[in-house]
Amino acid sequence: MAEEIVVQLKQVNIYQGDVQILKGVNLEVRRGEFVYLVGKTGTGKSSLLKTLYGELALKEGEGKVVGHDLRNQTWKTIPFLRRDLGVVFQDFQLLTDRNVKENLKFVLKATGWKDENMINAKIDDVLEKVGLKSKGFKMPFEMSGGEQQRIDIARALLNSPRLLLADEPTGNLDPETSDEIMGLLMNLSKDYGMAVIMATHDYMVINKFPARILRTEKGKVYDSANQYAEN
Ligand SMILES: Nc1ncnc2c1ncn2[C@@H]1O[C@H](COP(=O)(O)OP(=O)(O)OP(=O)(O)O)[C@@H](O)[C@H]1O
Repeated sequence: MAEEIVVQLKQVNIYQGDVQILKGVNLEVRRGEFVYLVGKTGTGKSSLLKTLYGELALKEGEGKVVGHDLRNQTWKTIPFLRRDLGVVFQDFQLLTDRNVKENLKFVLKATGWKDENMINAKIDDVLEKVGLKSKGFKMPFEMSGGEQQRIDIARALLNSPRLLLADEPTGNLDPETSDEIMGLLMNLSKDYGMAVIMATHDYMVINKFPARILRTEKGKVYDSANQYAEN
């Protein structure tokens, strides 16, 4: 299969308000690549992820994410970008008043799915991918933290994204459960050619599941793929 670039940033400067957070970011991530994003707190990891999913507007430089140009995104076009991405956070984003299947159905309906048979088949498919096919009727509060994180990942998979952005997905989990989640993310990336960019502070995880590392420091992004050469 031809290598496919799912993230391409060229000379991107990232701001929070008027404050420049990252400068001259150049980055390419390909289909199926697993990439960690590390760096001290406040050095811009979340700001970089937010730029990739359109939460922070791209003001300077060029950026393309899963075929969408990051420049000139508006509230009308951002939903189309978001539909082609999966996003997972540290805090589970499940609705607490409905069961797992209803949570997943809610997302599909909100993104335009109408056919009930297709909806049910898709829900079974993503639950199977995260190893929780039998838990569709559970309420979120009946599930462990690890199971809730798996459901959150299932939710991110609903629109078959080519890129998953994960902001500290193991941050609230014990070491054994975070290993399980890491194994799942790595396998999903390999089996379905999904690129993953995962922000983490957890060096135990990185040592156990080695992969390319981006590091934010003093306004720059350093890339292990470039032996930490200046971008
Ligand atoms: N909404 C915001 N408005 C203004 N400044 C912000 C906002 N969000 C973040 N910042 C600032 O931008 C800088 C980078 O923050 P960011 O959240 O990207 O860092 P981070 O590396 O993800 O940190 P952490 O590891 O703590 O999550 C920090 O100085 C932060 O205070």
